[in-house]
Amino acid sequence: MLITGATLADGRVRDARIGDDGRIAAVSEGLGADAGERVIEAGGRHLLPGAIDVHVHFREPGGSHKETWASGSRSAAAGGVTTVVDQPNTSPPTVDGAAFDEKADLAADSLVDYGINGGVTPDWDPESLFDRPLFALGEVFLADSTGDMGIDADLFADALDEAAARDAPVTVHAEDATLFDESALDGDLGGGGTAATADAWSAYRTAAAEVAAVERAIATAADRDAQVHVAHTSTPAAVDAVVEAREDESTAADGDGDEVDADGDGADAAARRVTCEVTPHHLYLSRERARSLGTFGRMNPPLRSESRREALFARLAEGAVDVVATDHAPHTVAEKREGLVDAPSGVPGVETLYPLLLESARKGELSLKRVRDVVAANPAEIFGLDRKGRVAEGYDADLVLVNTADPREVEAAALHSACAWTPFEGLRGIFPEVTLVRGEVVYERDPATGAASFGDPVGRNVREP
Ligand SMILES: NC(=O)N[C@@H](CC(=O)O)C(=O)O
Ligand SMILES: [Zn+2]
Ligand SMILES: [Zn+2]
Repeated sequence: MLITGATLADGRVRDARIGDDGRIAAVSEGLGADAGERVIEAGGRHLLPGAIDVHVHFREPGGSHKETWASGSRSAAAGGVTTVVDQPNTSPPTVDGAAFDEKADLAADSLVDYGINGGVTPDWDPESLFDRPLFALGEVFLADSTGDMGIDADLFADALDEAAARDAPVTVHAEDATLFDESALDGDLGGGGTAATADAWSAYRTAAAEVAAVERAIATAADRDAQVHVAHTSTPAAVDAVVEAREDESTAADGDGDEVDADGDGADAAARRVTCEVTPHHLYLSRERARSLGTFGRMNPPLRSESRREALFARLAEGAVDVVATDHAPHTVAEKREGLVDAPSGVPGVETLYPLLLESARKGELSLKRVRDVVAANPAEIFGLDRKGRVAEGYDADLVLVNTADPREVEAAALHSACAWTPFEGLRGIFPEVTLVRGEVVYERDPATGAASFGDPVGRNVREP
């Protein structure tokens, strides 16, 4: 296949050839079509690396009424996400080899490439788990969230030891439940759909609880020389804690302190031992903005104040945030309508990740290169996906074509998650027209009619050779 006249994230206009092996064979000017080759004329459109969403909950096994590998991966493909990493709080939880195998069988339905993370509970089995093609350990829950997999400090330290011994990264859900403010849940919260309920959850799971847990996770990992990736950091102070730890480490490692290049799109290995991820909901929603969401705005960690949201966004724009990943956590509308205490935590987001960020780029709030780095190049580098995350010769042809001048309203009815709602309704996003996974078209949308079609489930485990 030949893609002609596409604009890359850095503004260069190039042709791209995809080989029969599903890799990018060339990115160059003036490539002519071979006889019989499919040609996509991409003039006026951007060619970007498919996003690598290192934090999704596709709910199988055990929760297929919320999402399946088929529905979740369609949602991913339609949003330009070409690799997803599934988290272990399924039923059964992915804490041993047998549970891994059960999930791996289901993941064969995936349209996009995937990784499967392993979780930690008191009865986890590291031997059989690490015997499988595991993506990473995590998310390791330092407090209960959906699935009630919160663990204590000793078990967390053991888990870091097991991971460090095998050079596996560890993704951490960092909140300290001893610092939650129980009094915020007292009194009349007025049922599930009101402003008071959304706000109460934010008041309950305090910012201080996150910052303390992030600091403890970083310190425990540093003691053991483990690689730690902090999931869904929701406060600017938590991002700052990660940045400081990284600066300490890389100064210790090479002493010259200039490990990040001017562009921010390359960093040495020492600088990637402690990393952080931010979600679209913490970047685009806040306590003030989400009042009408009620329990649909309940997630862990919760939404923060508008001023913290702005500060978090500023850190993304300036390069302090390593990764934007979605924590795509679908629950049904009926489940989310239960009262504040009973409604499950979590919001969907895999389909709106790239669109929301691309709209920010269109508006000049972020550079397109920053967007590319936080959704593709950085996650690939942090998690050691050598063939993914870049539009360059030799890389997997995981690609997205978008018209970056064509924003549209986010509408739940047009999205593909089985949960059938979005917290981003009414915001604007720039949605892909074509998504390729290793050269196969998995999603195509006619920009004129809006008609969408999906390809076959070609997804593979990215840890398998
Ligand atoms: N973020 C959430 O509020 N929920 C997630 C679990 C998690 O990531 O903590 C879920 O699986 O529902
Ligand atoms: Zn979490
Ligand atoms: Zn999660």
